[in-house]
Amino acid sequence: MTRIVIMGGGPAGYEAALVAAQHGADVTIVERDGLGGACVLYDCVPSKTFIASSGALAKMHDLGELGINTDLADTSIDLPTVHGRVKGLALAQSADIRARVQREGVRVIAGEARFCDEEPGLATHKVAVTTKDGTEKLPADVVLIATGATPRVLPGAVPDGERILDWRQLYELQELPEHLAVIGSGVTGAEFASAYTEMGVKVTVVSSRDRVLPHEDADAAAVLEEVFSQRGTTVAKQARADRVVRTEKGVEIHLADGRVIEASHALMTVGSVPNTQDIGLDKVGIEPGPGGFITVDRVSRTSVPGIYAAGDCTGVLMLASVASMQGRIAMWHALGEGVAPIKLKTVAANVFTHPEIATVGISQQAIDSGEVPARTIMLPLATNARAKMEGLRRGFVKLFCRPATGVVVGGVVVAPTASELILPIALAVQNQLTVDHLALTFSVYPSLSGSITEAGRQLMRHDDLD
Ligand SMILES: Cc1cc2nc3c(=O)[nH]c(=O)nc-3n(C[C@H](O)[C@H](O)[C@H](O)COP(=O)(O)OP(=O)(O)OC[C@H]3O[C@@H](n4cnc5c(N)ncnc54)[C@H](O)[C@@H]3O)c2cc1C
Ligand SMILES: NC(=O)c1ccc[n+]([C@@H]2O[C@H](COP(=O)([O-])OP(=O)(O)OC[C@H]3O[C@@H](n4cnc5c(N)ncnc54)[C@H](O)[C@@H]3O)[C@@H](O)[C@H]2O)c1
Repeated sequence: MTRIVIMGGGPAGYEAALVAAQHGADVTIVERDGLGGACVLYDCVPSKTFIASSGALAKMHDLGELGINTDLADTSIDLPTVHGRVKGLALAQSADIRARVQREGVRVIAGEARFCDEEPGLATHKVAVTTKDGTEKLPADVVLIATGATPRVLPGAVPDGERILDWRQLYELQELPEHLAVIGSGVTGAEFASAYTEMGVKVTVVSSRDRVLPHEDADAAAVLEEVFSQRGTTVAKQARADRVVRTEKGVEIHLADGRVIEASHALMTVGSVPNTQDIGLDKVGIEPGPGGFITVDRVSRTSVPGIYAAGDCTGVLMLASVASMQGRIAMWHALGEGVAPIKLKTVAANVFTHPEIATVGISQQAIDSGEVPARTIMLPLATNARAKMEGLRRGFVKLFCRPATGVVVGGVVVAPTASELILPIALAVQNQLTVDHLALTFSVYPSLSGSITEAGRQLMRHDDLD
C-alpha cells in the first residue's frame, strides 16, 4: 500500500487525501490549525460569509426604483451576529471536512509537519510531526506539500489586531470602523473595500497602481471604481504605503511619495507569502523558487521524486479551486492513474465585489497586446431585458473567440451574480465549443444568461462556405 503523507489540510491537502483514499492508499494529513486550512478558517470562507451580509445591504440601494421603500438610515448592522455567523460557519465547514476525510479512512493528525530525511536523494521520505503530545516520524512513499500561505506583513505596518489589521483579524472588531483605509487593491483589498462600502463604512483604497484590481479586466475594474465613487469610497492611486503609524484617533498611512492618509483603521491586503520556510525543504533538497514558492510542473511534481506540492505554497494561481485540482492531480499521478496536466487557461475565477467580476480563459489584455488573436464582443447588461426589469444598469458580458473557427477562448461577466453566470462560458472554453454552440443554445427569456447566448450570436460569422 502506498504510504502518503500530506502536509497541510486546506483545499489542496484534503481534496488530495480524498482522491488518494479512494484509490486505496494509506493516507495521513498533518494539519496544524484545522481541516479546511486557512481557506475555510480564515480566508475564503469567512470573507465570502461576511460578503453575503454586505450583499444583502447592496441590494437595498436599488429597491426604491422597484417601488419598495426602505430607509437605509434606519437599517442597522448587528456586527457581533455577522461576525458570529462568519466564525460559526467556518468552524462548521471545517468539522464537515474533517468528518468526511475520516469517513474515507484518512488519518488526521493535529500538528506541525516538517521533512526529516537523513539526507537528500533518498527514494522514500520521512516527515516529523510535532503534536502537543510529542514528535512522531512518519515514513512516506509520497509526500504532498500543501502548506498554503500567510498574509504578507510590511515591516512598517505590522498588524496589531486593533487599528492595523490583516484580513484574518477583522472578525474580532466589536464595532464597524469609522473610516477604513484598505492598503492594496488586489482581489482581497477590492472585496473588503466593496463589502465595507456597502456596510456604510467610509473607505479609502490605497492602490499602488493607477486603478483598483490591476490584474483584472480593465473595463470591469472601471465599473467597480464607478460604484465606489457613487458610494463615496475614494481610491488613492499611485499610492504605495511605506508605513502605517498609530495616532491618538486612529492611524496615519505614510505613502512613499510623502502623502499622508488618515483613517480610523488600516486593513493590510498586500498579498501573501508561502508557508515554506520551516518545513525542512533542505532535508530533501528542494530549493524554493522566487518569493519562497515551490516550483512544480503541471502534474504538481517538485524537483524531487516522490514529493509533490499543490496550492498556495506553489504560487501557481492562488485560488481554492486550483489548489484542489493541483492536489487531486498530484495523487492521480503519484498513484499511476491517467492524468491530464492542469490547464490554467480554463480556470474560472470571481471577484466577490458588488457587482461581482467573473473571468475565464484569455484576457482582454492578452488580446489587445496582440499576444492572442481573437474576435471580441462586449454587451452592456443595460441592453438585457431582465437586467432592465431588475433595475440593473451596470455590468456587461464579454466573449472572446478564435478569429477563424469561432472557438470560445475566454470571457468576462460583471453582474451581481457573475460567479454563477460565468459557467456557460467556462464550459465552452473547457470543451472548445464555438460561438455557434452558445448562439444556438436556448437561454431562458428573460434572463441575464440571455446576454451570453446573444454575445455568441453577435460573434457568429456567415459566409458562403458555412
Ligand atoms: C481573503 C481571501 C479570500 C479568498 N477568497 C477566495 C475565493 O473566494 N475563491 C477562491 O477560489 N479562492 C479564494 N482565496 C484563495 C484561497 O483561500 C487559497 O487559494 C486556498 O486557501 C489555497 O489552499 P491551500 O490548500 O493551498 O492552502 P491553505 O488553505 O492555506 O491551507 C494550508 C494549511 O496548511 C497548514 N500548514 C502550514 N504549514 C504546516 C505544517 N508545517 N504542518 C501542518 N500544517 C501546516 C496551514 O496552517 C493551513 O491550515 C482567498 C484568499 C484570501 C486571502
Ligand atoms: N475571490 C477570490 O477568488 C479571491 C479573493 C481574495 C484573494 N484571492 C487570491 O489570492 C491571491 C492574492 O490576492 P491578494 O489581493 O491578497 O494579493 P495580491 O498580491 O494580488 O495584491 C496585493 C496588492 O497590494 C499591492 N501592494 C503591495 N504592497 C503595497 C504597498 N506597500 N502599498 C500599496 N499597495 C501595495 C500590490 O501591488 C498588489 O496589487 C490572488 O491570486 C487572488 O486571486 C482570490
